[in-house]
Amino acid sequence: MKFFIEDLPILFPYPRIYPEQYAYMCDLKRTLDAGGHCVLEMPSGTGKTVSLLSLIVAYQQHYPEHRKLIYCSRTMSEIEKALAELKALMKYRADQLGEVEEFRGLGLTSRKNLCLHPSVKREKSGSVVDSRCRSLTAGFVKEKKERGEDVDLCIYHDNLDLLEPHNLIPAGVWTLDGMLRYGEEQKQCPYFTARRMMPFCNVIIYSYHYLLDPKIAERVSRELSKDCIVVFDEAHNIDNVCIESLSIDLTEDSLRKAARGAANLEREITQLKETDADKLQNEYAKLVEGLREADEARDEGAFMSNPALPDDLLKEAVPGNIRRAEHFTAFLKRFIEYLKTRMKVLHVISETPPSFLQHLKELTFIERKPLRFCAERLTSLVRTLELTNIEDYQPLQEVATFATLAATYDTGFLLILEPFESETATVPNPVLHFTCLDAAIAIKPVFDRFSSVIITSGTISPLEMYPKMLGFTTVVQESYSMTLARRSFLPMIVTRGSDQGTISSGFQTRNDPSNVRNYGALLVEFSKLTPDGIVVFFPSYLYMESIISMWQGMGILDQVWKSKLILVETPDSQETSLALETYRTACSNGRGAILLCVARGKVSEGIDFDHHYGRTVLCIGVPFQYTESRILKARLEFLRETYRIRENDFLSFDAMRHCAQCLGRVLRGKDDYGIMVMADRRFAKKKTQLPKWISSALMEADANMSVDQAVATAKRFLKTMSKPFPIRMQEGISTWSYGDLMQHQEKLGAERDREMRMAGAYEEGYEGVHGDQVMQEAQHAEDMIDDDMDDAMLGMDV
Ligand SMILES: Nc1ncnc2c1ncn2[C@@H]1O[C@H](COP(=O)(O)OP(=O)(O)OP(=O)(O)O)[C@@H](O)[C@H]1O
Ligand code: SF4
Repeated sequence: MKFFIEDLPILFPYPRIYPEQYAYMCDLKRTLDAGGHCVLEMPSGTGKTVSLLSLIVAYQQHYPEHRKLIYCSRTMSEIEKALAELKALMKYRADQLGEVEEFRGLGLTSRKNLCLHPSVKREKSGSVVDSRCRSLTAGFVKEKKERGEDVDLCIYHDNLDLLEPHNLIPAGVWTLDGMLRYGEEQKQCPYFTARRMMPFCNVIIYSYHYLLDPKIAERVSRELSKDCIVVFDEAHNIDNVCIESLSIDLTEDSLRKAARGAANLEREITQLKETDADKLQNEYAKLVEGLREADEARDEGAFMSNPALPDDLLKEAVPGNIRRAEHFTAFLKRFIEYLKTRMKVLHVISETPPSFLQHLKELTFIERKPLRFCAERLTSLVRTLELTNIEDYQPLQEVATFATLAATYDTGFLLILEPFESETATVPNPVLHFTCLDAAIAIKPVFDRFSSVIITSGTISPLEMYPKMLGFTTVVQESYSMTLARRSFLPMIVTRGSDQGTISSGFQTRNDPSNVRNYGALLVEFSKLTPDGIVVFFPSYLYMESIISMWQGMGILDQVWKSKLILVETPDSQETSLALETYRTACSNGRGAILLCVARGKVSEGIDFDHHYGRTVLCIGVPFQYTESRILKARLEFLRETYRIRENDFLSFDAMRHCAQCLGRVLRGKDDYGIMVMADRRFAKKKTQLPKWISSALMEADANMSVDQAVATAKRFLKTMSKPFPIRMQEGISTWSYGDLMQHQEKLGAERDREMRMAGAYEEGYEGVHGDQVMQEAQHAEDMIDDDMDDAMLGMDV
């Protein structure tokens, strides 16, 4: 379909468009025109990705600026899906335009996913793949080879150097799979092909971390220009990604490994002194010039990077006491020893970075300034020593990053030392959490640098929470409802059992037998009435385990078993994928199945249960976070004091966004249907926090039901759904043909004209009366005042 939004010609790769897609695209254009940021919530399964891509690609191709699109998503499968949609879109554009546009779209993911080297790709851990890759590709290894030494190189990497640097792969859109195939054919590395081609791409699709984790962003995304359009898709968890990227946990074991790493470094330094002391001397000279200079020699595969050093600091000379390699390792060792002694404390400590630094200085005389340079200084040293077994130095890198962060930020971070794993544990197992409390820190460079950042998801309500938490302003903030020709999903809140006893996963009542039995009855009834698949979400693994064992004792699982197979999500991802596979098979062959899983788990975030794979989703309890966690408590306090977000508001916002994610799993398109049950009395008060597309479909009568009422309503709903519903019934309502769209635009245009005419008439009228009528009115007002005065005077005793 081809249409215009204002002056912009759009090519949309489907013959019909959904009304919400059109509204979404209009708002996107408005944001890009204004050069600002936006938060957009689009119902799940209504083609958000294709709307985004169609509008932005049209924008790129139409306007002379050709702004690059950086599209960030969460998982590899989502990246692959977006690349496939982009490929289909570009094919459609070529068919319509009669020519293939000069266009490049690439995806980037970790080496682990893109490596082709026969032995490296077999490694299971990502950091081992990174490290082994570096040992085969680093500049110094190549130099050794040139000198005739016997070292291994990666042929897939070497072959890239034989190609034109700006044309490593033909133009077009390449899915990750396509890149792997092309790489295998041409014997070239897909990972480095994508990395090196980034400056020449119109669209880059990669994971959030490449922009949000300063350790990676600095390396991968440094050269992206200011006018890039940045999209964070599935952004409902973006604050957590920001926080995780700057938080570090240190344990006794990791400190031991870090100390071993420092000792190894010392040994390497001594060896290098004997064989090639000039290298160390050169490094020293460069560090006097500042880190930026030392940094120039960085190759694209370098493993460590400075977490978040301000630019001006990079130009400064590295402090004298860590400039010499052996001084630096001694410095690191002293710091690690200090951390080890702190770990010996047997009570919980919670302190700010300045207080930590103060204590550190008193005991060890270590100053703040050299600490700030630690991470970068370590990178420089590792490069000088030409180390290849990088994964061995990972714990040391963590300590260095921790040192840099603690010495850089006074606020927004907290150190929490927990000596015991749980309240009841007696054997110490200390963890030092260096926790970031302020999500805005990691994302600030993105907002500062790029003119348009689009935050979007299917569940991002309440919209105003994100600008507040992440510290940015928006030009558009919008939540769209789902246009439907018939009510194809049924949200319900169940607050009571059939015995009228309230149900809740609240801490005090969650294990009451009557509560558990009522939840069990709900599951039994829905397993009987739902065709094919049911997905059940619990607030936590702990609660899921306890309720399952109680159900087992009550004979509830035996009843469920009669209608459906029961499968369970576990923290082990391989077990879970096996359970998922079996679940899908059972749904497809008609046996039907129930998948018991947890909100915030893998299933709730990334797995779609479209059509028969998910006809009912049950949320057993409100998925609140574990509020006794010290880290969470600290973050809540920070949010209250810094952003004026109250604890309860944040907790319930967080619980409801996860609940909405779970509910959205079963509705994956306009031709899909499903039942969404929120089973907890507390949902009745929280319904306003659901995304607009769910809350507007929740009828008042369905917002406070007992189990048997819910069962009756669900049966009625399923009966309606079983009636045939020809696609043409949706036309003009939930899908628009070109004609419908034109009608809509005309109507909008007419409305706008009328508004403008009215505004014009008002202005004209205002101009017209200005001369005499306004003067008359002013005169009249003055007269009134005079009259009042006269009246007042009259009333006075003169
Ligand atoms: N106008 C349309 N007509 C027909 N199919 C469409 C249309 N728009 C999108 N689709 C298809 O609907 C499916 C759902 O789209 P998509 O997965 O992009 O939705 P989404 O809103 O991004 O979902 P999510 O909740 O995963 O973000 C896709 O297969 C897409 O190709
Ligand atoms: S260069 Fe590419 S193919 Fe070679 S080891 Fe590294 S990631 Fe693997």
